[in-house]
Amino acid sequence: MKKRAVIALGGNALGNTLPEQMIAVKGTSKVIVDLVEAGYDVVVTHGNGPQVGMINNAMAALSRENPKQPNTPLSVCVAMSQAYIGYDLQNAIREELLNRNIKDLAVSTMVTQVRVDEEDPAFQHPTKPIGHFMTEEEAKYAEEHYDYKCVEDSGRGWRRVVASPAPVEIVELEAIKQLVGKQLVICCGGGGIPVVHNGNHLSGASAVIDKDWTSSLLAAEIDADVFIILTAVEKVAVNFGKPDQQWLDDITVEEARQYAAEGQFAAGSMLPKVDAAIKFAESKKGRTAIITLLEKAREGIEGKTGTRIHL
Ligand SMILES: Nc1ncnc2c1ncn2[C@@H]1O[C@H](COP(=O)(O)OP(=O)(O)O)[C@@H](O)[C@H]1O
Ligand SMILES: NC(=O)OP(=O)(O)O
Repeated sequence: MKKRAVIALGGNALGNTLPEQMIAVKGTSKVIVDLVEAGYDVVVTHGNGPQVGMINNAMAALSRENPKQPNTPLSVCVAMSQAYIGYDLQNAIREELLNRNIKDLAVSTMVTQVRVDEEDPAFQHPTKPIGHFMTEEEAKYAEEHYDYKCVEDSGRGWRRVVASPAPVEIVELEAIKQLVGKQLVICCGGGGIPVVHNGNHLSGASAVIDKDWTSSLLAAEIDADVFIILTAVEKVAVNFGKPDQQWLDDITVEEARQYAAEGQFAAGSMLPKVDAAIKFAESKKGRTAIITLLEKAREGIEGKTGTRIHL
């Protein structure tokens, strides 16, 4: 049986704007097809922070201009972001497969709902940055006029934050399982469309789920061998950005937990990745999580670089 890899794509795999995304996915698709050539059944997940913010702003502006057009719920904006990002990725991966003469692998995007707990305290404490970066002045204006909550994001500027509850269940899991191994599946985009039970109906929740958390859950549920989080750094570091910074190559779940408890990983960026990696790695012996640079995915899976986390 072929090995199975779940690849979670970070912001640098997609860019921040429509033109940037169109260019970025070309490079990203090369990385993905490299893993197909390395012999893996590949499942792709991705973030949506910049995209869901852009869509939500556009829809809000539309309803401000036309009061007959009610505002679009954030859950619907997540659904729109899955389709838009899936479209660009499908197109670029298909092209890359054909360029390498791989003609028997179909690519599809699964619109994915993810159930969250409506009592999750995260609904009362928005933490997930979405949309574009703002100056402090712009952020204050948005808070006053659009009822946004904004925070300063790791020295990079101000961003709107929304609730980010934990994923409980991937609603389309069975459908995804039926496709894995037969197709290259893109799913759980933007952490999934957040939904809560309403009888047999699933109602959208106003939130954006962390894609690394949902990807970890997916990787465990589909019995992946490897979970790769692709981001903008080649390895995870302790004392990150300090003179005594030290890159981590191979660490156990226990060591990763210890570093996290010491506060080595920034909340909102590296901490959710390490937590998601731990959760996957500890779910079964033999499962490895890797955090590395987008461009180094193949070397990462071959054990040549990246930070590897295992039991
Ligand atoms: N301890 C750490 N080791 C490595 N990178 C870290 C660490 N703490 C924070 N970071 C930052 O986290 C970033 C990755 O988080 P983020 O930009 O949110 O990811 P993505 O958009 O790729 O999902 C890295 O590019 C790096 O700047
Ligand atoms: N949904 C999500 O985690 O998106 P980002 O990775 O872009 O923050």
